[in-house]
Amino acid sequence: MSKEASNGDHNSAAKAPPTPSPLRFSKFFQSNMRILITGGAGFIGSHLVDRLMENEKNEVIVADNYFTGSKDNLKKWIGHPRFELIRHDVTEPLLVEVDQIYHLACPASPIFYKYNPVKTIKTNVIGTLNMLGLAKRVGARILLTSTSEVYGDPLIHPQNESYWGNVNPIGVRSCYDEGKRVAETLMFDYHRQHGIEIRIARIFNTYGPRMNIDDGRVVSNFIAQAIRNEPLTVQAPGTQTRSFCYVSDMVDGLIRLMEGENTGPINIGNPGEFTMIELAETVKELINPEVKIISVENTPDDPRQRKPDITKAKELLGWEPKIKLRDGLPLMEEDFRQRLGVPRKN
Ligand SMILES: NC(=O)c1ccc[n+]([C@@H]2O[C@H](COP(=O)([O-])OP(=O)(O)OC[C@H]3O[C@@H](n4cnc5c(N)ncnc54)[C@H](O)[C@@H]3O)[C@@H](O)[C@H]2O)c1
Ligand SMILES: O=c1ccn([C@@H]2O[C@H](COP(=O)(O)OP(=O)(O)O[C@H]3OC[C@@H](O)[C@H](O)[C@H]3O)[C@@H](O)[C@H]2O)c(=O)[nH]1
Repeated sequence: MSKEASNGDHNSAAKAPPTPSPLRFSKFFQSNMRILITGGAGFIGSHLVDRLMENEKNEVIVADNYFTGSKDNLKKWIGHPRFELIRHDVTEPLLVEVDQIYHLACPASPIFYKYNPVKTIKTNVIGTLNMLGLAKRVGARILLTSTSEVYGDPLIHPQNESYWGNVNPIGVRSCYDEGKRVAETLMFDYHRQHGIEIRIARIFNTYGPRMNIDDGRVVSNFIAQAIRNEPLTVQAPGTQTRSFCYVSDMVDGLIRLMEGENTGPINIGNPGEFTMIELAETVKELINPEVKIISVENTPDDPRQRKPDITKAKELLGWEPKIKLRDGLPLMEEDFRQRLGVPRKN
């Protein structure tokens, strides 16, 4: 039987997980951990690759369709004997022999996930089914990167994992938030029905170097705008809040969750909460005191507040974020300046 504990009132696995590869128990081979990262060419995925490749026992395989990701994010690993990059869409089955699966593949920025909503749902539902099927066949442990968006426009604050959320099932964001909710359901059904070892992270807004410059999310928008001396576009009313986690903290949390004994879901995010006006003012102060801040129209169903309760992450994973927003923003500025070719004026 799996020793893993579920989180809260979920039923633990009734069945033992499928048998892992004999290689894991071989006395004669270096029993490397083979790790698949779907969406590994994206923002969080490529930082996760960097961290996992630091361990010489890990072999890393990335499967990505490059919709929002890029080979450029992985260029330092291409050609490395422990690294493999596959152009693959997770809506199609994938046959690889692996011990762990970090399943990240899914566009994360609202402008990209709304661009082709049917494809976003297919990625979340069929993509997750395919990865669970793979986990079942090879006996791999699988981690899903779910999202704070499963809480929708939350009616409790801060959000803890036992909150079921307030999601519009027919809105323009539903392809993503309902898609992730179904993905979580599939994870738990495979766990209960087939004994698959699962892990679910509910990620809150994450930022850092390598975000697409035209990604459309708020931190990357404000930093690019400040560097280009364009007005910072605060979407009305500007009093809506978010909590921003630096990417190295996020990767640390994801690895702890994968290596630990709890299925989750577990919130991983930074509880520091800011209104979008406060974020714009902080970016202005740190990056370009001359820049203007303007109010622009918002999009439908924008959640009004968001802040993680990370009690479970602290207790069960021994994890909490280390990097404050004021320290993380300049690290991201450096990367954006280099890519935009705009050095800082002294
Ligand atoms: N960054 C955040 O604030 C945040 C918050 C909550 C959850 N998440 C989740 O974390 C994961 C990574 O997010 P990110 O910020 O790195 O986004 P990202 O857009 O940079 O990365 C997503 C990656 O998935 C790939 N992809 C998309 N659809 C695919 C498909 N059908 N098949 C194969 N690959 C596909 C993209 O090309 C990209 O490389 C996503 O699952 C996202 O939902 C992110
Ligand atoms: O230029 C901008 C962009 C965005 N915003 C505002 O900033 C806030 C955050 O918007 P973002 O697009 O960065 O991200 P959201 O919080 O809406 O969604 C994100 O949250 C959780 C993840 O799963 C996803 O990565 C993403 O969907 C929203 O209130 C939005 O209205 C601006 O004020 N100006």
